[in-house]
Order: sequence, then C-alpha cells, then structure tokens
Amino acid sequence: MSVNRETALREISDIVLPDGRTLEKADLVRAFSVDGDTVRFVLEVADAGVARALAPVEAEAKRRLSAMPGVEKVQIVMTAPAGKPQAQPHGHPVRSSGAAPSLQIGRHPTAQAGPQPIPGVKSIIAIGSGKGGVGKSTVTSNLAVALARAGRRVGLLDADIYGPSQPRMMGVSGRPASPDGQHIEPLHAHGVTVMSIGLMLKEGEAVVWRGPMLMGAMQQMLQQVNWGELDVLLIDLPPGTGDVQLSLCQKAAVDGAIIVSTPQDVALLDARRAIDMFNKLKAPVLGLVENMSTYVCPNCGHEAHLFGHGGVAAEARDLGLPFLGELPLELETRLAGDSGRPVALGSGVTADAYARLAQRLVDQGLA
Ligand SMILES: Nc1ncnc2c1ncn2[C@@H]1O[C@H](COP(=O)(O)OP(=O)(O)OP(=O)(O)O)[C@@H](O)[C@H]1O
Repeated sequence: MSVNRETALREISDIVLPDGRTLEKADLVRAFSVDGDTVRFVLEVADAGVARALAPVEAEAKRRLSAMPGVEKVQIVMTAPAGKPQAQPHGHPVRSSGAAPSLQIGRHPTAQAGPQPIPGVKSIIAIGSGKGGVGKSTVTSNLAVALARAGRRVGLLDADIYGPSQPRMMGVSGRPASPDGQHIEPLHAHGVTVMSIGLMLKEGEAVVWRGPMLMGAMQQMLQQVNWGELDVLLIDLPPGTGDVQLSLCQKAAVDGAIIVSTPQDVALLDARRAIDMFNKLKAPVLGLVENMSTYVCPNCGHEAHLFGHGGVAAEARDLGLPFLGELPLELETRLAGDSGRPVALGSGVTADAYARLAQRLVDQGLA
C-alpha cells in the first residue's frame, strides 16, 4: 500500500534548517507527490550557496521518508526560482525591488499541515451546487451584498475556475495589483472585498490546470490575497464535486457550506452528491437554498413553477438539514446580475429574502 501524501509531508515538516526555521515554516517544498512507492518533491532555494547549506536537510528528509512503510524511492531536486531573488542578510530570499508586479496564479501547492484559518478572517463559508447553472454565483453575490448591508465585513472569493462570473455580477474589472509580487490586493464593490480567479487570467483564456495546479491556485487565492479583517469570506465554488472543492477543504478551515439547488429532480440528485462530498470532507453543511422556485408573470400575476416547487425543502427535511429559504425566478435578478448591481442592493421580495438569509447566518455566529 502506498504512503499517504499528507502523512509523508508531515513527516518532514519539522526538520530544522540552519537558520532555525522548520522546513514547513520556511515554505521551500514544492510539487510534493507520492506516486506508488516513490516520493518526489522540489526544494526551492535561493541560490547555490543556500543549496549547499541545505544538503543536511535534504539528507534528513530522504532518511525520514525512506524509513516510512511503503516508500521505496525518494527523489528530491533542489532548484532556484526564476527571477534571481537576492539573499537578505539573514539568508531569506526576497524579490528584487522595482520588479514589475508579476504574481502568477496557478502553481504547484506548497507544504501545509492540514486546513488553515486565513489570518483576519473569522468565518469561511463555501457556496456549492451539484449542477451547473442553478444560480450559485447569483446567490453568492447577493448574499455577500446582503451581509454587507447588515453591517458585516464580507469577502467574496470567486473560485469558479471554469466559469468565473463574479467580476460581471459584482461589477468589478481590471487586474488586481500585486505591488510586492507576493500578495494580491483584492477589489472592492458594494461594500464587499472581491477577488476572482477570472481577474488574474487574460480575457478568453481557458484554465487547463489539473489537480496540483488547481490546489496551488486555491492556496494562493486564500493565503496571498490581502483579505484584511473580515467577519466572513464567502467562496463561490464551481459546480460539482471536483479538485477545487477538495483543495479548498484541504487548505482552508471551512466553517460551513451552503448548497444551492433548483427544485428540479436532476438538480436535487446532484445536490445530494455535493452534500455527500462536503460530509466526506468534514465541512458542515449549513443548509439548502432553493433558487428559481417560483415565477410570477409581471403582466398577469400568474404564479408558475417552472422547475417544480418545494423540492429543496423536502430534500432538506429528508436529509435532516436546515432549509435556508427560497428565491424566485425573475427577470430583475438576472438583469441585476448582468449589470454588476446584485438585486439584494435594492428593495422588494427578493432583497428581503436575501436579507433574511444573511440575518440567519449572523444570528448563528457564522457571519
Ligand atoms: N433567481 C433567478 N432569477 C433569474 N435569473 C437567475 C436567477 N438565478 C440565477 N439566474 C441567472 O441564471 C444564470 C446562471 O446563474 P449563475 O451563474 O448564478 O449560476 P451558477 O450555478 O453559478 O452557474 P455555473 O454553473 O456557471 O457556476 C445567470 O444568467 C443568472 O443571472
């Protein structure tokens, strides 16, 4: 049986460097992988001098990993990063000053011992769905705005790598600055601190990352964005049960997940899978939201249920989860989303529904 990647990573995390920091603290391990009986990783060092000084660390890592059951081969490569970082007097690499801000999103993840809180962020809530197009991003942007209106300090991370829609829905554009090449300055709209992976990509650029690159990108969005002091960070996930969800729950201490679904059977079936995934990842499911539940004809007032009605409430009952509320299907919500001014900024039935949802999270101490 092959060794578990996290266990192997933990095994070397407390090796002490010549400067007194641990390997984990120094954040030098890149592309750590377990492939059958082989463990591989890169030790990223500043220059040849540092590489020589770290030879005993490399040897100790090799010794510890080789001693683990299931490990036959250990391959460690030392590399210096591109961009010629200079050594500070105490030996830590720094970026050369005056260099253009060039933080690239998408890289291999760095070593990390389990899910971490984000400094300054009190609560992290993921918004997920099983099926695409059910309104998860719409609910996230409106909930963010409703929470901000309730006086909370709110962040919104658009982690929908395959279809980032928050820049449009929140009305933000432009590439966020990274003055030090290490951290990203998020944008601000409607009282919400916003960051989207879409803002870091060139327009029309498709993301073709696989697991490790996605994990690295998620880690960067969580830890290298200057989120500041927040009561809650909402994370808009891609639909489904894939690498981004897995990365998020492995990298960040998620306080809870909200599942958005339409009442349609097929959407509910996928929602069940999403709930099962969050259960397996040990992220508490806070409840279900029914989106697109009723449609009231603006001309005659007739109420129709295009995707069915009440299915999500029934599903929540069956699963013993809270039903957090229902949101109508209406033109105003779509137009507001397209114009970058979420409908929850205004007044009316839908804005009230979002205000209630926001208040519920506040009352539960989650936002
Ligand atoms: N309650 C609603 N009433 C009217 N239109 C809505 C409603 N909810 C969402 N929409 C519209 O449906 C479309 C899909 O919504 P959205 O992008 O929020 O879904 P999603 O689940 O995040 O999709 P994706 O799978 O792309 O992540 C958008 O055009 C949005 O404006």
